[in-house]
Formats: sequence, C-alpha cells, structure tokens
Amino acid sequence: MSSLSARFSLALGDFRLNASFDAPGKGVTALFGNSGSGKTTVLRCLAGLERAPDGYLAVNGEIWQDENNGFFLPTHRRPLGYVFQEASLFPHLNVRRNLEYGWKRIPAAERRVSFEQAVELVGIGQLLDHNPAHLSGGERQRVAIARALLSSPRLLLMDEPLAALDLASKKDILPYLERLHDELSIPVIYVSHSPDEVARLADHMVLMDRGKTVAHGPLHAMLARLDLPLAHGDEAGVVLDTVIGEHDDTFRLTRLDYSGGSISVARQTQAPGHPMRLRIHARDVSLALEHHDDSSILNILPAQVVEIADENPSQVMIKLDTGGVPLLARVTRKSRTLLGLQPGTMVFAQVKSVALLG
Ligand SMILES: Nc1ncnc2c1ncn2[C@@H]1O[C@H](COP(=O)(O)OP(=O)(O)OP(=O)(O)O)[C@@H](O)[C@H]1O
Repeated sequence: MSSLSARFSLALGDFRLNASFDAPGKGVTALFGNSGSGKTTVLRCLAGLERAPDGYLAVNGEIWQDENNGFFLPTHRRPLGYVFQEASLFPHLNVRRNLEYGWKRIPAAERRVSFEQAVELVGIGQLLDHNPAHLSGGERQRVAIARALLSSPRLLLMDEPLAALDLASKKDILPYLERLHDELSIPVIYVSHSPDEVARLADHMVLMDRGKTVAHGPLHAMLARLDLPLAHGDEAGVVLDTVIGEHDDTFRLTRLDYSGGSISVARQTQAPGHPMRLRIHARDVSLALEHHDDSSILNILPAQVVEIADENPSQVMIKLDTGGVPLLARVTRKSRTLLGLQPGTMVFAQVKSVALLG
C-alpha cells in the first residue's frame, strides 16, 4: 500500500526530536501536540529544511532521504507544497501572477493539477485580478493553498493554516480544506492544536509530546485510546463516519447509517448516500443495560464495553464497540458499580447530542 514513512532524530539546542511514524499515502494526517512538542520541526524535516543525521523519508515509494545510504534530496528537489500560518504572497503581483509563479516552473508534462482545477478547488475564480493587499486573511490563505497545489506536489505540508484567521474566516475556509481532503490523492500533513479542526479534517493522527511521536494511527482509533490523553478530559470523544440513509419529512429528521447502526439528526439537505462525519463527546453518552423505549433520547446504540479507565475520583471513561466502531462514554463510578459494567458487558449507549462536522 502506498504510504509515507518518516524517521528523524535531531538535536536543536536543548530540544531533542525523536520522530518515527507512518501515514497513509493519501488523505489528511494530523500532527497534533502541545506547543513546543516539535510539530513544526517535523514539517521542516519532511521538507528537508532540517537535516536529521540518521533521517529516513519515503513518500509513496520514492525515497527522499536515507542517510544510512548517504542519500538526501535537497528541499528544492522535493516535490512538496508548504502552507504556513500566514500566506506569504508576492505583494506586487496580482492573484493570477502569484499562482502562475510556481506553476510555470513545472514542466507541462509533470503538472498534476491544472490551473483551473486549483482555482476551482479553493473557490478563488473571482479574485484572480485582485491585489493580495486587498484580500481577507481567509482569501489570502486560499490563494496560498492553490499556489501550493499548482507546484504539483507529491506531499502537502500545512502548518496551522487556520491559526492566524478569525472565527468567521476559519468557517469560510474549512469547507475548502474538506474538499482538498476528499479530492487530493497525495498525503497532507496538517499541524494543528485544535481538536475540532483535527476531528473535522483528519483521517489519521500522529500525536507528539516533548519531541517524541507518542502514537500514530487512524483517527477513530486514536481518539478512543484510553492510554492516550486525547480520550480524557471534557473534550474527549470520537468521530463517526456515516452516510445519509433516509430523510423523514414528517419529523424533519435525517437517518445517518454506519456499520454499527444508525443515528437520527435534524433534517439535512444532502441526498441519501452523502457522507457525513459526526463528533460524539463522551460527556454526551450515557449507558443502560436495557433499551428504554420510553426515553426521549432518539439515538440508542447497542454496544459492548471494551475497556474502562478511571477518569477522576468520581468518574470513569468507558470505551465501547458499536459495530466495529469505537465510542466513548463518561459515567460516574457509582453508575459503573450499579450497572456492573466490565469489559464484555453488553449495553445500550444513549447519545444525547451529536455535532455534525460535514
Ligand atoms: N533552531 C533551533 N534551535 C534551538 N531550538 C529550537 C530551534 N528550532 C526549534 N527549537 C525548539 O524546538 C522546540 C520545538 O519547536 P517546534 O516549533 O517544532 O514546536 P511546535 O510543536 O511546532 O510548537 P507550536 O505549536 O508552538 O508551533 C521548541 O522548544 C523550540 O524552541
């Protein structure tokens, strides 16, 4: 299977980087961790801007760095796009000229993205004659993304591309990033601090802590790993990938289907078959041993307890399996004892609220 494999060990002053991870050859991999954990340093290693003495990097079958065999592809020869927190566009060139800058340097036969495709993908057709100084932060960032794509990259690096934007611009640009995620067949490494952004955009996650890659794997599995900090605290929760099954116009609801069952949400506009990602917080899931038909909660999913971890003196975090998909529930220790919950117990997970991520 095509993939990205990276191994970098490096010292920068007092900071030690020890990164080792694999990621799928397409889709978005979130590089997630606290400030100073080494995320940008990993991107710089991927770009060849830092050279790890024993580094190794392979991207979809091409070796970009293999120091054990004395091989290092310099940055200017790596086919990659790099999008930073703040777009650095040429101020004296209009948007079209900014886009053409990288595109024209790629021989026509090697271009993998057409000018029109890139412009359409990030929705900047109306802005081509504008000067960068007259664009909003979100528009500038969309131009920077299109410019990165026009260099026909085989790897796209994004370093907190939304961090400098206000909430309105973030909302404006997220749908375009989701399209990138759906339509690009290259790996995208996306640095973020924001659990919401990661839940929305990523398929895979690399978790970093103090210079080390602590764990990596599919996002669904990573969010539900009780041995990682992600599955603890108020924001703990999972993502669920569903497809629209059916609309119910009597009650204005839409049924979303996934391998373990279905979830009802407020009526959506998209047609049946359309994919829809949900986020379900552990705090919004309660458990019962029987299916209560007399409850006002619509979404009750059959599930099995997989693992239980202490959360604090009064609460536990419970990892569940619902049709092969993990779910988290935070319940009191008292409820755990009263219901006799232990690994293997069959339960009904009552989902009080879900967030639609698009
Ligand atoms: N050239 C350098 N010399 C010395 N220390 C450095 C150098 N570059 C980075 N560092 C240190 O390496 C550590 C990791 O930095 P890095 O920017 O990779 O973290 P990060 O996870 O991206 O952080 P943030 O989320 O705040 O951007 C920091 O402590 C930083 O000060």
